[in-house]
This record gives sequence, structure tokens and C-alpha cells, in this order.
Amino acid sequence: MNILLLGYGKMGKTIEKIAVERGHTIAGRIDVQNKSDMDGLQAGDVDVAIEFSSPEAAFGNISYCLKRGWPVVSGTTGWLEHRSEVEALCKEKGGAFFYASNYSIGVNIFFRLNRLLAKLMNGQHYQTSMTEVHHIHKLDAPSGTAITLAEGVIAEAGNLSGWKLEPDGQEGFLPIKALREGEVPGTHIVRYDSDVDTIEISHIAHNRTGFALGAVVSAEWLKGKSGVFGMDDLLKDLDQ
Ligand SMILES: NC(=O)C1=CN([C@@H]2O[C@H](COP(=O)(O)OP(=O)(O)OC[C@H]3O[C@@H](n4cnc5c(N)ncnc54)[C@H](OP(=O)(O)O)[C@@H]3O)[C@@H](O)[C@H]2O)C=CC1
Ligand SMILES: O=C(O)C1=N[C@H](C(=O)O)C[C@H](O)C1
Repeated sequence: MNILLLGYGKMGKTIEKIAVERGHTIAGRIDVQNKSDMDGLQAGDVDVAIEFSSPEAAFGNISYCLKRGWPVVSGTTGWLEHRSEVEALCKEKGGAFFYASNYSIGVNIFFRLNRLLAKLMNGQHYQTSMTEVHHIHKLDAPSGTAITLAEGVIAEAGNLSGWKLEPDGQEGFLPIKALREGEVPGTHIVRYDSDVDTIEISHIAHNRTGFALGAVVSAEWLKGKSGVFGMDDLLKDLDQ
């Protein structure tokens, strides 16, 4: 496939390495400086765009791809207030859009474990809290992954009205602590505390390879499809 890399930072470069190893070619590497290069690409030059840019840029980038008729896989976090607009545009154009807050298979297993544990803990006397740790360059907080985990807990818990980023805690809301330390690729912890014990589950990424491989596999899977998709759609197919 010809893959357009929209965003050529830490993730764009890791995705390029894996895409080339899997036999794909790179149709373009776009960052802030050379955005206008996209206008010079013809429809047939791009089989799929993989978009890992910034919270401010994602909505414009994804919309541009859908208008050009390019299927797009996005992993950018911190822009989801525009998600319904993107999904509507995708449907209007008959295009293809794939989104995940986290493309690693390990994290997607962790999402399922998180929901299962939250279900078991429903009605038990524990205080639930979450912590995410990322590198100091990260622009958004809490992480997209932490928001997905929080949504999973809230859906199963029954007694939580939403989540709040610490220190703005509020009774009845799941507190999320976002720490920024060195070059940490991504750590997520969900914790249940009582007077007598603590139950904790965590996912610790050792590098960005899992995220990047998941994005490339998603791009391969998306080719030839139209609609709005996420990791559950991909994993359902892979499980069979
Ligand atoms: N879903 C997932 O599995 C994962 C998601 N992410 C998310 O992906 C995003 C990118 O992460 P990361 O690669 O670490 O970030 P980086 O800051 O390393 O890279 C971002 C890249 O996007 C470019 N960019 C910024 N604005 C635009 C624009 N308007 N058009 C095109 N390119 C632009 C930057 O260009 P320049 O350098 O010129 O500023 C840079 O090359 C983040 O939102 C992060 O949270 C990260 C890992 C996994
Ligand atoms: O910015 C990052 O680095 C990461 N962002 C994603 C997120 O916000 O959840 C995924 C991963 O944790 C790395």
C-alpha cells in the first residue's frame, strides 16, 4: 500500500519503520512545515493516510483526507470534541475512518480487563482512581487511553457521574492523575482502595512499537472498506 504519514514526529517515524518492514511504500511525510505538499498528491498516490499529529491539527487533517477520498487511520488524542463532525463527514463522503485512542493490542486487552474488573467491583466498598504517566512532551491530559479506561469504569460502576482530572476532584467522579516524567512512552494504572486492601491493574508500554504496529495493521485492514471503525471491529475480525 501507499501510506501517507500525516504527522512525522515520534509516532510518524515509528510507523514508517514498521510500514516499510511490512512491504508498504510511503506516499508522503507531512508535518507543519510542508503541509501544502498534500495538495500536490493525486487521488491514486495514497491508499491510506495514517494521522498522528497534534490535538489542534487532527480535525483539519482528517477532514482534508476524507474530502480527498483517502481512507484515514487516526491515533491523535485530545480532539474528540469534533468526533461526531468527522463521522458525519465520513458518511457523507462514503469514506473510511478508523480511530483508536490506543492501537496497542496489549492496551486493548487491558481495556477488556478493566471493564471486567469494574463490573466485579460494582457494589463493593472501594474508592476507584486512575493514574497515567507520559513523557514531558505530551500536549493533552488526561491521555486518550485514560479517558477510554475511565469511560469503561464509569459504564460498569453505576455510582460514578464522570471523571475529573486531579486536583479538581469531586465526589461521585472518578479522579484521574496525569503525571509527566522524562520520556515515559505510556503507563496506565486503575486502582481500587479500601481500608483493608488495594487492587491495582496496570499497563506499561516499553516503547512505541506496539502503538505503531497496531496502526499499520489497522490501515491494512481498512483498505477497501467504507464506514467508521475502531479496534473492536478489527479485533473481532482477527479473533475469527
Ligand atoms: N492512539 C495511539 O495509539 C497513540 C496516540 N498517540 C498520539 O499521537 C499524537 C502524536 O504523537 P507523537 O508522534 O508522539 O507527537 P510528536 O509531537 O512527536 O509528533 C507530532 C507530529 O505532528 C506534526 N504536526 C503538528 N501539527 C501538524 C499539522 N497541522 N499538520 C501535519 N502535521 C502536524 C508535528 O510537526 P512539527 O514537528 O513540525 O511540529 C510532528 O511531526 C498525539 O496526539 C499522541 O497522544 C501517540 C502514541 C500512540
Ligand atoms: O502521547 C503519547 O505518547 C501517547 N498518547 C496516547 C494517549 O493519549 O493515550 C497513547 C499512548 O498512551 C501514548
